[in-house]
Formats: sequence, C-alpha cells, structure tokens
Amino acid sequence: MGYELKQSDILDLAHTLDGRTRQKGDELFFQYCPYCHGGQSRDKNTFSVNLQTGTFHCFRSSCGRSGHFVELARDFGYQLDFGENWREKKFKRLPQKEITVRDPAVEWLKTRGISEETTRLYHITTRKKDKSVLVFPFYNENHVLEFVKYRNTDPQRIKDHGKEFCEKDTKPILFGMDHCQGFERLVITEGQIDSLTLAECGVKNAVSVPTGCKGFTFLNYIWDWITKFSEVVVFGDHENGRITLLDELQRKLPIKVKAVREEDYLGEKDANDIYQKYGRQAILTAVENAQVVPVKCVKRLSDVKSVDLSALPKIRTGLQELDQIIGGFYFGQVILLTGRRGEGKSTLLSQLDLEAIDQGYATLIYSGELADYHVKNWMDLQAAGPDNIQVNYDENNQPVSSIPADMLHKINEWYTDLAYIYDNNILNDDSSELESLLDTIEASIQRYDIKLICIDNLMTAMDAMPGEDFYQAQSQFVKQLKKLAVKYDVVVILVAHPRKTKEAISNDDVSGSSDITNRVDVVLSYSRDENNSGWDGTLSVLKNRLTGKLTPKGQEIKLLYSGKSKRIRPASSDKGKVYGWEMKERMQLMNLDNMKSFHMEEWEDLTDEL
Ligand SMILES: Nc1ncnc2c1ncn2[C@@H]1O[C@H](COP(=O)(O)OP(=O)(O)OP(=O)(O)O)[C@@H](O)[C@H]1O
Repeated sequence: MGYELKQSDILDLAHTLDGRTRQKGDELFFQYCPYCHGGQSRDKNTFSVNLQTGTFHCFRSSCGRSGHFVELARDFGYQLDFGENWREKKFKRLPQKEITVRDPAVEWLKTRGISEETTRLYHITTRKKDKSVLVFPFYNENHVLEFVKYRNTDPQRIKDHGKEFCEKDTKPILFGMDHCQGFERLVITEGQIDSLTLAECGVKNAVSVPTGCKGFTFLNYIWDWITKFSEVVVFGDHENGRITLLDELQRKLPIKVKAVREEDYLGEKDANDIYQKYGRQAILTAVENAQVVPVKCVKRLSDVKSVDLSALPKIRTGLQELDQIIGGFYFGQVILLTGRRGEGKSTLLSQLDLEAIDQGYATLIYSGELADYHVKNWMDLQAAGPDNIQVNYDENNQPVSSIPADMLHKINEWYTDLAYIYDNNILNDDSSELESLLDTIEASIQRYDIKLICIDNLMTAMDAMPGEDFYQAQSQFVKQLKKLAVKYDVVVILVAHPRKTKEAISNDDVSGSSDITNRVDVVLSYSRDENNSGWDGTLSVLKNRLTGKLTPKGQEIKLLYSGKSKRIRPASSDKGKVYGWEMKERMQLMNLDNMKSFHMEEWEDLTDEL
C-alpha cells in the first residue's frame, strides 16, 4: 500500500519544521525554504507545497528544489503512513522536569482573563531567554510531556515570524489531557487559550488540538484514549458560519460528537472572546447546550407535530360507505384504482374527480386512452345529473344523452379554475413522456394549486413501452408519484389493470411490478355486477395503509350506475347528488324568492304608512 496524501501531514510537517506558514489558495508557503533557508539574504516565502497535489518548489533560482511532499517528508525525517504501523514513528523525547512558570506568562494570560492559578496549574511559561514567547506544554494522560507549542506575543515578532510554532519532532497530542478525569465528556477547542478559558470557568475535561484546525494526525496517537469518552463537545472557532474542527472530528470519531450551538457563540469567534465579553455563565451555557449534530433526514419523533388523524384534511369520495372505511382520500396519499377492462374505472375516476371539484379542490386529469372531449362529456353528464339531461335517439335508435347549452355553460363556469386536463390523448411509447408527465404534474401543482391528480391509465400505456426495465420504470413512476403526493400534500389516483380477467381481484393481481401496490396507500377495485338486480357494480377496498380497514369478502360496497348520466351512486341511498353549480343556481333562486317576499312585505309596510 502506498502513501495517500493528507493535508494534515503537510501542515503537521510544516509545524514540525518551523511552524510559520501562510496559505494562498492551495499553496502552503513556508516562511523559509527548509533546504536553502532563504539563502544569505534570508529570502522569505519562496517555498510552497501544494495541498492538493503534494508538489513542492523553492522559487529561489539558486535553490530551485522541487519534488513531492513524500520526498520532503523523507528528507526531514517526518514519518509517513505507507501502510506499515504509524506507531513506529520516532519522536523527540522531551525532558521531564518541572516547569518554572514565569511571571510574563502569568501577566499575559491575565489579559485574556486566565487567572494565575490556572496558568500555574497548566504549567504555562515563557521561554527562558525570550519572555515574549509563551510556552504551552502538552502532557499526555500519564503526565508525560510529549509536545510543546510556542506562541509569540510580541506584535512585531508575530508579523515577522507568525503567531505559533511547535517544538520540532514532538508527538502531537491534545493540550490538557493530564487534567482530564473520567471519560464522560471531552470538550475540544481549537486553541490553548480557549481550553484554558473553559478550565477557568470550571468546565471539566477541556482540551485543545495541537496544530490548528487542519491537523488531525494527533488522533492517531491518542486514539485509544479519546475513543473511551462517551461524548465529545466541539467548541471550535466560529468562522464564516461554521465551527472549525467539527466536520472532521464528526467524520473521524466513532463516538457521539456534539457541537456548541451557533447562537451560543453570542456573535463571538471563540470561547475566550465569549468569556471576556459575557463571562463564565455564557461559557457554561454554551457547553451544556451543545447538541448532537443532526443526521441528515433524521429528526426527533417528539419534534413531529401531533395531528388528530380524524381532523386531517381530505377529499371525501362522495361514496359514504367508502369514506367510512378509508376516511376519504388524505392529502399525501396515492390511491390505486383497479378493475377489469371496460368495467367502469374511468367512469368512477371521473366522478371522484368531480367530487373533489365540488369540494373546491383543483384537479388534473391525465387520460392516456380517452380523448379530451370524451373526458369532458362524461364529467359534464355526471355534473349535470339525470334530471338535467335530455335523451335523444341516434340513427340506430340508441339513446344519446345531452345537456342544454345554458346548463353546460354554467357547469363550465363552475369548474373553470378547478378542472384541468393533460393535453395529450394518446401516450407515445416514449419514456421521455413519462418524465415530462411528472414534470407537467409538478408544474401544474405549483401553478394551478392542484390537489387531486387522476392518472388514467398509465399501466396500459406502459404495457406498450419497449425496454427491459419496464417493471422498474413502473415502480419508479409510482415512487415518484408518491414523492410528489407527500411533497405537495396532494392526492394521486392511479388506474391500473389486473392480470386476471376472471375471479375476484387481490392486491397481488395488479398487473406490472409487484412494487406498485406496496408503494400506494389505498387499493380500490371496481367491478360491474350486471347479473344482480339490486346493484350495478361493487367496490372493494383491498389495501388501506392508514387504518387497515378493508371491505370483507361478500360485503363489498354496492353501487348503482346510471347509463344516462354516467353517475355512480351508493345502492344504499336514493338521494341524487346536487353539485355546486346547481346548488348555486338553486340558492340564487331561493334568494330571489326571499328577495321577492321581502320586497312585498316592505311594500305593504310602506303602503300602510302612506
Ligand atoms: N356498472 C357500471 N359502472 C361503471 N361504468 C359502467 C357500468 N356499466 C357500464 N358502464 C360504462 O362502461 C363503459 C366503460 O367504462 P370505463 O371506460 O369507465 O371502464 P374502464 O374500466 O375504465 O375501462 P378500461 O379498462 O378500458 O380503461 C363506460 O361507458 C361506462 O360508463
């Protein structure tokens, strides 16, 4: 196994060598070239490593060293993981003697709100010969000094040499490990001042990463220790709307990772800023409020709004017995309507569409078989009802239903903004039409506020479609319909044929992919019943996802069919349906009558007075 380039290795090596780096795009510039050290004139920023490709180059013409990061690592004794055990890497052994805490360190940290007590507890000091350089010793859980980080406090030095650098060839671990007790919660910050701030505030087990927000090799060296914790709270820097360290730690650690909530940063960048501006309680609250970073697409069940299922909005079917069993068509549901050829599925579908219109819902019909004027004619007849239909006889002496023009006009006006039809009479055997059908449905939902989509009948059209993945296409189509239904809170009724032509139909008899009935919420089966004198057709509920109630065998819903109006109504009720357009007309007439009687009374009163 070869070496796989890791940005964290480049950053780690840079810190080990010198620590003063600058990043421009993907190029990481070292302050001095590790090969030529900037030559006699100490040229700066002539050496860079590309963080994406790993190539390095010194731009000083007299040096001009170039190559790959792997070579750089080899030349400077930085061990890379080539597949062999990384634990074999050799680090510098640091002197394990007591550290003298120097006053300038105490004083400087006080300016950041860190008390002398905390500074001494964590053995923060300055360099012996240069008091402007702070020294942060990193001890492991066994109190062994393994890593040292330096921080320039003099502004000029920061400008010339950068802010932080590390002791060469030391093992990167977390700062503050030696103060951790137990393995309940570990709070990780990006900088030592931040973890000291947390310690100052009394937050237990507060640590900081060794080489900034991009170096994660330290995890290799403390893996067994860190994975013992039950949870990690990431209190990184809040930069550009993100919390540093979070993504990487979340990806790498196999334990629960929480993050400080954005709002608990109170508009500040890091823990020390929060502490200096808002005090101890703000820090404690931030840590306590830390939340598990939500897994995409998963939410708490308790966050889901409780709904009264009986009060959920739905479209009533107009068939009372059916509504009693399935509750009506709930928004978000896909209803499959099956039945043998020519039994009356389209007729029933048209009426269900009309019922939705009557309840004020906009509907879209897709008919793959019937011409648009047929769909319209059937729906108009159903809307008009038997009492408003004239029957004439054609040349074969067959009855032909027709609606008087003024009534037709009223019906048209009534459903103008509520009834839409897909403008395609014959479905081509071209799969792109399926896509366009879905797109058209979606656009119609958005533009016309469609709440019911009736698809009649896709299966027949798809039967004719060539291609091996025919079943998969059907299944995918139904899946997409269900997605649309849920996304837009609409109802879809899909007509499908059964495989059987005789005997009773069950869910498994719906032709096409077996997935279809799995994907839908309700399966209805309609069949004519011509041999029976009491009714003309029956409707069975074969699947009902919401409540599970079905029509028991032999207790199917009995329906009457009128050839004159194409209406289908319950055999149990003799009331004829009056749709909105006619209701409106009746109301107007009633109002007119009321008005007339009012005028009469008023007239009589007036005559009395006169
Ligand atoms: N009992 C009945 N119920 C419903 N429609 C009936 C009944 N008896 C006769 N019809 C009439 O039968 C004809 C065929 O019905 P429809 O087209 O609705 O059936 P379908 O099941 O959709 O047919 P296909 O399987 O070909 O799509 C229509 O003119 C319809 O009005």
